[in-house]
Amino acid sequence: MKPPRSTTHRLHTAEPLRRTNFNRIFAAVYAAAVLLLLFRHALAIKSLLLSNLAYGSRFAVIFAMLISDIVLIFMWCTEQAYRMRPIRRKEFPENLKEIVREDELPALDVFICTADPYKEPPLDVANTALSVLAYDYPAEKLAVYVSDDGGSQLTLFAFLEAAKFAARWLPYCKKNDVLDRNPEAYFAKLGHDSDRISSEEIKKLKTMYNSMKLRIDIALEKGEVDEEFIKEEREREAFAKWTDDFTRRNHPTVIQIILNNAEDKDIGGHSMPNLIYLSREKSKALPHQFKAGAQNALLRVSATMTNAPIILTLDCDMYSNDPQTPLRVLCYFLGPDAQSNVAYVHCPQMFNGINKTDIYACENKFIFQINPRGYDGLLGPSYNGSCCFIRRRAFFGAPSSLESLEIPEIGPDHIPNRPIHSKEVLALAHHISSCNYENKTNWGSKIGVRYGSLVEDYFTSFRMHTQGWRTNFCYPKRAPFLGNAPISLVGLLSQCKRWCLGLIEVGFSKYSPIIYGTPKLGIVMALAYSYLGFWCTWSIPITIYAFLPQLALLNGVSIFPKGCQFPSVETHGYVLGVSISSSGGPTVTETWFLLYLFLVLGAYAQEYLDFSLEGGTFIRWWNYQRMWLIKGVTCYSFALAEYLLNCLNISTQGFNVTSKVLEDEQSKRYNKGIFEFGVSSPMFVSLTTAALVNLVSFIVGVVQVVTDTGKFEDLFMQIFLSGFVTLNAWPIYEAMFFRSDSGRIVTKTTVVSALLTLAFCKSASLIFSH
Ligand SMILES: O=c1ccn([C@@H]2O[C@H](COP(=O)(O)OP(=O)(O)O[C@H]3O[C@H](CO)[C@@H](O)[C@H](O)[C@H]3O)[C@@H](O)[C@H]2O)c(=O)[nH]1
Ligand SMILES: [Mn+2]
Repeated sequence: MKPPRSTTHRLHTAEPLRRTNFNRIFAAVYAAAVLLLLFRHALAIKSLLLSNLAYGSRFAVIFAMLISDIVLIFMWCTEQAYRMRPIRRKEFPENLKEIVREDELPALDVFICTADPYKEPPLDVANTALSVLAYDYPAEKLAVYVSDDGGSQLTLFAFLEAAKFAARWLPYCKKNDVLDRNPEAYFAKLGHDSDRISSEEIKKLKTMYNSMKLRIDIALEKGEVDEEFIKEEREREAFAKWTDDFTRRNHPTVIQIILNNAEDKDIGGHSMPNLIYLSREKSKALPHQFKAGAQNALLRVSATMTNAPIILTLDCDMYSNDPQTPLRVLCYFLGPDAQSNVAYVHCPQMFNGINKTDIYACENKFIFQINPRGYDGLLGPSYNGSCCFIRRRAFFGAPSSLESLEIPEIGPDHIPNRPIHSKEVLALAHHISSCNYENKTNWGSKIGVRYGSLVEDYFTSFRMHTQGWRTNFCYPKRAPFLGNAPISLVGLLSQCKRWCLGLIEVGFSKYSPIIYGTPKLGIVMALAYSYLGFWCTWSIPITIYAFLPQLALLNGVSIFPKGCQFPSVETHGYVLGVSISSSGGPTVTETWFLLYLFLVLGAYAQEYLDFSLEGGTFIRWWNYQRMWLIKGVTCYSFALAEYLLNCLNISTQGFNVTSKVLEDEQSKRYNKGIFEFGVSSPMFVSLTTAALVNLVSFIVGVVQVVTDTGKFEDLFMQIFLSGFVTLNAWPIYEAMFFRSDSGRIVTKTTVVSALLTLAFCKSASLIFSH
């Protein structure tokens, strides 16, 4: 007898990670240690109050250390949310065909955003589109929409070229079951495989690809599209929109149907998916809400044309690495186990082009790979803006209540029944992408991608979760998408600063994850959202720990419990630096030392465990923790400061698009694992100052204990700390003093930070002498 269909044809499963129980027990033990730490702080405050020094430097030190430990404890609590119920899901796309016929598959709209042809090379954007146009998915159900916030004819030109190439590329990929459907990635992998390169078909394709690349490059260099490249009348009409007064900040809407499924065929006579270019209207006088605004325009325009129930959002710096991904993801949207309240299925953002040791930790393993598993066992991962398959309906209100819309044709239930290039459709599409269309509507507040934060993705998913939506994480063996991470230090830090600023905007808004989130999501999920929301507060403990103990050390002031005794001192029974007192147990100060040891090693070790179980190497983890320290004194701090200035209306930051281009020399250095500074940035000043203060205090500390061995025990932890930072900061000293290439730290930065270091040391000696 045949077993019931639903059990044999499971489309997905979920199982808890094996380390869950360990995580929970460890969290309990660690929590006890945290309480002890607070007790120690209480004791310190008590003894201070009993003494008469309440307002001296000791007060400042005790207070600062208390604040930093409170923030550390808070961040530790939020992080535990990811460790309480991590799960691993599995999909069985091979079972899908047992459940739905191909003609029953839902339509899929893909949104690709780009914003600047000089930071986001049009060829790469076009390759992103090619990689998804070539999905193993029925062409009549697939539409790719490109939003160009750069309003650039160069980008449009690249797409027109890509569409021509697609007519060959798509059938080639499908016939040969190609996995890498981004042509650039495909040809790069082909490399020097002489057998395959000599195949006539590949030769032809490659020549065609190269000549397309050349034309796009020529246009990019000239800054405009040459007449000779414009072959068809409708292309000429499109480019005619770039009149003299057309600028990226001020221009009318441009919509170009580049491929029309109903008409365009590939060289094998099969129809091709739709490909539509949109550059929404811009006016200098009106806010355009950056990527969030672009996505909302895409939501409306696509609704009038294809209105697919599932939308894939992709940044132009990511591309499909697996043509089967849509089918895999549908395992969550279709079949007997599908839940109608799943808003989206998120795939991890993964990157290529990262150097072997990932010196800048730009892989962001915790954010994109590890933490989402933790979220997934709760209500589901937060949205990272790209590589995400979203149910269109989720943009239009809670699962059970649909928000009303100003025009029914843009709602999720509307069935488009006119040809996409019909006059009516195009007229409506132009109307709804005008820059004041959203005035007095619910777009950005209750509908669509939400406005009000520089991290529209995080904010939008938070709002969706609080409305009752759930989300899933889909992380198969083969990366579904690959992309570029910023691989220049300043680029990475600026990106991180933008994220932090956006996150803290939500953290302290009326939608704060803790206050607004807890009643709606439960405390654990609210904590998970808070980790990111308050991400930049890491800066408080990191900055304090990067300066205060070191400045105290310079003055021979001890601020931590006693540590090891100096080895030359004659005592017996030292185990791991802990002296055994005559009664046999550790003494009180040494117990506190053990507590610190446990707290620090415990946190580091658990983090390393999570990292390595997700496939990370030791050296990558080392670099990750280094970047955490670096970010602490740079982007986290600057974001927090900027947020405070914003609150006082002093400064406002926009969405600075990260550059995806790198000079040759820079690339070479990056691939060798050499840090890239080169430009001057205020963030580099704080970074180099921290590095110098630690170096100086480490040297002075060592000199102090060598000359007076009795001090070793008192100052051990501070010497260890500054030594640890000095070790981490090695590439910074190199870039300041030993390098002559153009990626070194500019002299101005070195001089300023040396002066600042001097000033800090001088003021510290004044303060600590009181
Ligand atoms: O005014 C703008 C600015 C940006 N973008 C696009 O937004 C995407 C992300 O920009 P990028 O400079 O690459 O920023 P990242 O920091 O790398 O982006 C991360 O962070 C963003 C904000 O949280 C998310 O939207 C992204 O999906 C996520 O990858 C790119 O495709 C841009 O073209 C626009 O369309 N319009
Ligand atoms: Mn990006």
